Amino acid sequence: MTKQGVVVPPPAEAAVAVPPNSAPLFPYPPPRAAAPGAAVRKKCLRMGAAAGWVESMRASSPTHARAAAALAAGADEDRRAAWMVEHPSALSKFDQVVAASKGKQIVVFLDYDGTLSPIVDDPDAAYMSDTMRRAVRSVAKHFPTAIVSGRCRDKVFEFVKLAELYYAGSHGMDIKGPAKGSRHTRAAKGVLFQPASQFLPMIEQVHESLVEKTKSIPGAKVENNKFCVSVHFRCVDEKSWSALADTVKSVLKEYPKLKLTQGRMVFEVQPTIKWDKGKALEFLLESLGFADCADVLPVYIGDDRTDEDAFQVLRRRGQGVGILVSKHPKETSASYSLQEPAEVMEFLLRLVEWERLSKARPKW
Ligand SMILES: O=P(O)(O)OC[C@H]1O[C@H](O[C@H]2O[C@H](CO)[C@@H](O)[C@H](O)[C@H]2O)[C@H](O)[C@@H](O)[C@@H]1O
Repeated sequence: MTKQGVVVPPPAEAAVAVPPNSAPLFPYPPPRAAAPGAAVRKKCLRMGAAAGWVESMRASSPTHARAAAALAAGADEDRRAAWMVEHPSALSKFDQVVAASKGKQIVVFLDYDGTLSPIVDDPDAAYMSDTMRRAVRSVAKHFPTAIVSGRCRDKVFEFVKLAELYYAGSHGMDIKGPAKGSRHTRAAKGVLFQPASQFLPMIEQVHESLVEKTKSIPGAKVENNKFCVSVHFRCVDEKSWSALADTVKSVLKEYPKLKLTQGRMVFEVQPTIKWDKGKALEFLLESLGFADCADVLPVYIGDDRTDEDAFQVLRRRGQGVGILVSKHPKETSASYSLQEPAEVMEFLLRLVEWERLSKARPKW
């Protein structure tokens, strides 16, 4: 097997649009693979599955009163302990994680917001620290590394500023290889894949319409992510959430080829193509020369619902390590957890150190 990547054609179904209106508005929770022994997680999510869309907006708010009440009652502690048994810390189980990589090439996939940078009120100010940047740079020296983000690719590059990485922006719908070339691959230059390019004019239109229609709702912020649009409600008063959701839904009625999902206090408007972060992960593995290979270990770290598509791909392939970044129990297909970006950085640095030492170790 070669690690010298050759850009491969996308999987056949990549650009196939699903029938208009086939995706319900506010599909919450999003469809996911049932993870084994998920009784605790099912319990955690039962409320979300049964609730309406405003309830699902509340559920994405960490300060929601119900969470505080549950914590006060100690219920949260028990739930967290049970959840940690199923999703142990990737730091405390570091040896187990790297043992899985024996004889395999590790490929690292990193979400941006909430994974490399802390969540902040202003999406334009979600900077990553210089120490995190140094950690990611070190990782990329040792392993092929990709950023997989809901943001538009240019914007996430402006934050990360590392030319040696792969970038998959717009939830994986805009993939580009390292600008400079990489020691891990020759598939280095130019845009590799944009499966939703025909949606660009529609996204422009819906962006304009959402900006116009939501401007009377204080705190609402609409972000153009090139192949998708984010409508943020983090700074919107809870009393206006219902009005905001109604507004977004009514705009989307005019666009049956777009679907609406929900992230961390944000609505995500995306084309209804069969493409997501999981497909992007598979595409990147193929591009790097690891299609249908047993000797690769993808490590995917992310915090958001959209990252679940990638975790599910890893579960389906029976290959790789999915790590959810979360302080709280959440329904997830990831195997391990880390609490916050600071722990992500610690994990990345340990990975680099482990690789450095294992190269230095005599092979006998
Ligand atoms: O896939 P990601 O890299 O995690 O991107 C998902 C969305 O992240 C950003 O929004 C989130 O982070 C903001 C800054 O911390 C926060 O204010 C917001 O509430 C979060 O939802 C980004 O602004 C979106 O465009 C991305 O889709």
